[in-house]
Amino acid sequence: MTVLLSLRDVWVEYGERIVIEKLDLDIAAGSFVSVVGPSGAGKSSFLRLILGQEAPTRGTILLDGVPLAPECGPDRGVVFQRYSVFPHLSALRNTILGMECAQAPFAARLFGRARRAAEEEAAAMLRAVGLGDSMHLYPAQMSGGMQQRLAIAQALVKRPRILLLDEPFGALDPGIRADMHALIRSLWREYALTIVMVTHDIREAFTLGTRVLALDKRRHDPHAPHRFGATAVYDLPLRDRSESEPSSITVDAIGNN
Ligand SMILES: Nc1ncnc2c1ncn2[C@@H]1O[C@H](COP(=O)(O)OP(=O)(O)OP(=O)(O)O)[C@@H](O)[C@H]1O
Repeated sequence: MTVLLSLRDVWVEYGERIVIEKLDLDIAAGSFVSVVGPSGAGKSSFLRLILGQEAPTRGTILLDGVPLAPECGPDRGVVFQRYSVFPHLSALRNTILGMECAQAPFAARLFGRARRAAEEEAAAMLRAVGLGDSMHLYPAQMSGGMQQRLAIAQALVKRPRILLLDEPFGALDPGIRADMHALIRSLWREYALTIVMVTHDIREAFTLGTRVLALDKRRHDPHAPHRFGATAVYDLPLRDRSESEPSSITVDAIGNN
């Protein structure tokens, strides 16, 4: 396996409060890692670490063997549960903006040939996420599922190597979620992505992931609940990237919250 991301003895602390402790992990290129755990276990903090929004208080994070840049680079894209698209821009403009910010960080605007190329690429990405007929709609004219498709297009148009998903389908109806699962699996394959997805839905974690990581505290001190942080209490490899269909691993035995 080719290791894309390595976390070595990583800690996140806020003053006396330890949120993540002693996290040692390798994430393989091309894997789809589902991250589960109780509320407050530090799942979003874990994503923020990989995104570069937050630095570990101790330990190191390596991307391709090189310490992670402290700011969020175009190699990492993110989609949150709540729609992160701009309401005053059409789907096409929202998607082009993702590229403008990556390619022209100061002006956030492209001109001439670069702009036409960006428009074509954004349109192709919108078609890839199923919004080919909705490019000129504004977010308020779109359903929740369509807005999440747009958020995915906005993240992917920058061609990230790692896509971070923070409960991306949590606010969607079950039928729409199933469509989004199919979409994300096909994008994962087509764009050779490495995905790290936080979810509260155990079934979703097992359906989509090639690996399921459970973050939780190993130790509790009832008199000082902040004394111990969460770490990887379970790390389950499920299937190889090449295996096309999810295995029927005993999701029912584990339960579905
Ligand atoms: N800036 C901060 N200062 C102090 N504590 C913080 C800060 N950010 C997060 N925390 C604490 O870190 C812990 C982990 O938060 P985080 O949001 O990562 O958990 P989570 O597992 O994603 O939770 P949820 O499933 O409810 O979204 C929480 O107890 C939270 O209060």
